[in-house]
Amino acid sequence: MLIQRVLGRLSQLPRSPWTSTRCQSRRNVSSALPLISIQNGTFYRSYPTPNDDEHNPELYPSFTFTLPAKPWRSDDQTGKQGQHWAVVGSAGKTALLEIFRGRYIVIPSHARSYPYLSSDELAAKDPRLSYPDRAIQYVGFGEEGPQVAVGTRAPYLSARYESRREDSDWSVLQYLKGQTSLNPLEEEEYSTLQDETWLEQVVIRLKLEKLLDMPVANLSNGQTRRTRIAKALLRKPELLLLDEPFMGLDPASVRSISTLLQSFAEDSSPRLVLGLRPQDMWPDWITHLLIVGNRHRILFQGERSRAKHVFEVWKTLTESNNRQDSGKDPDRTIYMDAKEAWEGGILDRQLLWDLRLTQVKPTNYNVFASVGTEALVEMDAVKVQYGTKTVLGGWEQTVDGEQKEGLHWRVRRGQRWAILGANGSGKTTLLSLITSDHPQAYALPVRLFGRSRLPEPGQPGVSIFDLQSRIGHSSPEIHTLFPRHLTVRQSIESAWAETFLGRPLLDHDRDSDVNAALKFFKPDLDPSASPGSETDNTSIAPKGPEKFKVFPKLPRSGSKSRAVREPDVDIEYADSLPFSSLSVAQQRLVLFIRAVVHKPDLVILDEAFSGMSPSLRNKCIYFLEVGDSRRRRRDSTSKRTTTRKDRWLYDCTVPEPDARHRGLTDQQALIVVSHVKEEIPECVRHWMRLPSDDGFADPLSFRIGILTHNQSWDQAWDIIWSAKKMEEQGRRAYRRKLKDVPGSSKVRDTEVYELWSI
Ligand SMILES: Nc1ncnc2c1ncn2[C@@H]1O[C@H](COP(=O)(O)OP(=O)(O)OP(=O)(O)O)[C@@H](O)[C@H]1O
Repeated sequence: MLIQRVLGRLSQLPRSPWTSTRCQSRRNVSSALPLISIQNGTFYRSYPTPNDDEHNPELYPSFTFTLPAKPWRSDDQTGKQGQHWAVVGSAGKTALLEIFRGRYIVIPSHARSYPYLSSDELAAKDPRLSYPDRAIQYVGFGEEGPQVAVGTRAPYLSARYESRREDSDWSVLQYLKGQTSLNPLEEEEYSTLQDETWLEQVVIRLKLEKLLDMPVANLSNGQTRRTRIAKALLRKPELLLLDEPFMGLDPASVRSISTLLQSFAEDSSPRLVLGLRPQDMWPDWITHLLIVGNRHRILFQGERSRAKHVFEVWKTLTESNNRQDSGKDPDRTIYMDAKEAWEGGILDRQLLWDLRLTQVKPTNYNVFASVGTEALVEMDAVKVQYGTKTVLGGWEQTVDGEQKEGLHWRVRRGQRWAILGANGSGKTTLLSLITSDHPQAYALPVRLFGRSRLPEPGQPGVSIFDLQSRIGHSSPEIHTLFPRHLTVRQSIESAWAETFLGRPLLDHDRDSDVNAALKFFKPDLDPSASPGSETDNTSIAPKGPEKFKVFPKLPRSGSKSRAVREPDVDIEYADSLPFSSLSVAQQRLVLFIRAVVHKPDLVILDEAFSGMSPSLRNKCIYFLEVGDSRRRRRDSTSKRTTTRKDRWLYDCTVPEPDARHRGLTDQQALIVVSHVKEEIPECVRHWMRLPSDDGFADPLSFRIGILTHNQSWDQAWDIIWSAKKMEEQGRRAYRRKLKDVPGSSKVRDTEVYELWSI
């Protein structure tokens, strides 16, 4: 009833709510007092004592910062610029956002204050807002899996897809209203949400109308994000700190969410401060930046336009003929400050790389799509429905020259696929049919490794354990459910077990494979190998004078099996380090290694690199394509070579004959799902774009295609994500480009379905 009432009211609102709601929600803030004032404050996790330097280091020493309560919108009349701040950094930005909302000890204690929160104006509005805890809300997306945020009932992946509903499967509306307890007396304080008009406005602006009745556990990643932002807005904070709001969102949703956030920020309803990673899209409307360096130090603070200039100076730090200190250089102070930060390890090569300030050599792509051999996955007219709602396969494809309903798809040995699509378009659902987490996988026309899930005359069905051993899988859902108490070694070894906690079947070769991977990623996982940081110590760029040890020679594959592992001090860290103690990026790294270490027939990487720094992601992609081998020669799938100049990589790899991992083989297939083009390895040539029309971003139709050998993902990305560009370019180039693919006359899949080339 409640839902119907809200929906009923929503439907009566004007068709274009944008203008109508915006005026109503704008607040008339007249106070000139700052909202946050930090004057020369130094922060600590716990109260500092003379001897605790190492365990309780100072955070952001002598930090001074003022966040005004107004103006947030630029004023044409006075020429005064509005302020929209973003905190940018790979590590340490969350700590800074926490400091903004009153966490951590500050010395001296009066250094941090919230003058506007104590103003009469605000007391008249709501006296409870004088508490920073109430007035400043934090929503972080980087540290959690998608379901953690709104609570999951699912002890198994499959539960997400079941239509059976438990009492505790709160609907989106219940979640938004805070009615998430079986005991109404225990409901959270916000459940007494009186402002139904604000609820309606928020629901409309975040386009959640159609999701109100859906259990939160069934939401896709992007839908979860919108719901969590809505929930935070409903609490009507004065300031909302949004940490990594764009992570895991498709490019179209990033644009839509950004526009939406801009409108909230400009109305100061609420004011927003974003936490962004250097590699994220920084919205155009962000006017001011705080750039965070290593060891919780601020590298830059001020207007974005000035940051551009400062970045130009930072670029010169890596140039071999360092700037001469002539004394006449107008940028001398910027340069000297940067140099000091560089020498102190606060600014480093990785941050420059992450900020895209170091030169990236253009690559000549020459990667051919594999025609492929035996089909590992076969789908013919697949359609997934919940009641009348079709979430996958609700389209027509040209198959054998005929228009046919549903999804028709083959993944063959040797092929590398990217599955693209807006949030909620069904990517995870599609993968769950392959991994058999989806209950409908049994009934649908899906064949895996040449067999169906259920027995057929003369042929047994493919068992779940068979699938486990033949598929390597990393996904946000696995991340959410993975047991935290396992050590790093046990986590990786579980690749050979039937369940996360099952006993892995190991032998000497498998042991050596794990060891080689642990060595390759030692700088990224071993706490003693790289400087620690609170969220992300994934740096792989050379750090100061540290040299990584030369790895001892490993037995070649095929050597006699022995179940006993030789002691190896280099990788002992993995025997005691628990999964739970790792940063999110490191946990994702461990799950990535787990997905590839046993060299399965099919590797599925569903947002596997999300949360990693660009350099760690690139290292994973190197491992995926090349392995732990120091490659010197070019081959058909990658032009990458490793030279002594790539010190960080050179030190982690071993000469090719000693390598235990040589990258994906022609016998393996790869499926990658990502919303970030850099996360798609260049060896991926086949792609599929799932359709979407959720009213939140531009509608896209179903397309399936292939990149030509000289095309990069950088070139193809925008075309694939734009319905218009694809229609303009795609079909025209189709025939000609397909000829570029060796053996294109024999591309069997074109006989099955039409492949688009762009
Ligand atoms: N049990 C269910 N009942 C109804 N709809 C469901 C159910 N489970 C999932 N859905 C819907 O199916 C659609 C596809 O979800 P899926 O998670 O596969 O999308 P996705 O493309 O992986 O999204 P994202 O990129 O945001 O992770 C979503 O709209 C989701 O809300």
